[in-house]
Amino acid sequence: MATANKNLSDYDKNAIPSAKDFRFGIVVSEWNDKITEGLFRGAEFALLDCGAAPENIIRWNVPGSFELIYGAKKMIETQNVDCVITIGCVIKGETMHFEFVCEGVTQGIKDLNVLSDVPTIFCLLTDNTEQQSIDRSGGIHGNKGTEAAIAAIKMAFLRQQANSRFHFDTQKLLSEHQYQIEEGKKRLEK
Ligand SMILES: Nc1c(NC[C@H](O)[C@H](O)[C@H](O)CO)[nH]c(=O)[nH]c1=O
Ligand SMILES: CC(=O)[C@@H](O)COP(=O)(O)O
Repeated sequence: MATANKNLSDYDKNAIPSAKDFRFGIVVSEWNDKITEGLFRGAEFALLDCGAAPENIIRWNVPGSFELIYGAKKMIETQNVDCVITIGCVIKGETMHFEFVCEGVTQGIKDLNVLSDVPTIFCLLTDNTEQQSIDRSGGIHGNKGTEAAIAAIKMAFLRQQANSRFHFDTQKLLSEHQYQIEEGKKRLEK
């Protein structure tokens, strides 16, 4: 079992960019709220520990994990965030609903990452028992919310670097193109 080999709360601040310049959205499912509150606390603590400003952490609640998709989409559209963390806990019941919710949320969050420029972090517990959820939201295996917060900082930084390099390259290309135009004008004037 992979989680048994890596405590979800372990991180090295020296290997993580500062979060001080980033703005984070966190969308939290109210289903299994004892678990999702624990995940949120783990995420919030890690973001603050890595330098995020409290005012740069925007939290919205949604009814269940399936609504994380729409909540994250609207968070991206309206809150000028650098990264979104979606927090939910799906626990197997008697029917196939578990599989459909888990798959639906997985595909929806994946789609947001494909279609949007803002990364969305997948902090969804998909457990067979409540004890497995307890163990992963601040229990013996650590806190998946902490893991998600570290991923959010790293992805916000990656996005910033990628977009700034793109911006730099674009500006560089435009200035070179402008130089060629000017040189061509000079040749025409001779
Ligand atoms: N059973 C769980 C759910 N089910 C609710 C759905 O997520 C959704 O809110 C509903 O189908 C209405 O669209 N949600 C969880 O987050 N966790 C569960 O264990
Ligand atoms: C994931 C769910 O929706 C599930 O917990 C609901 O329970 P059941 O399958 O017994 O209806």
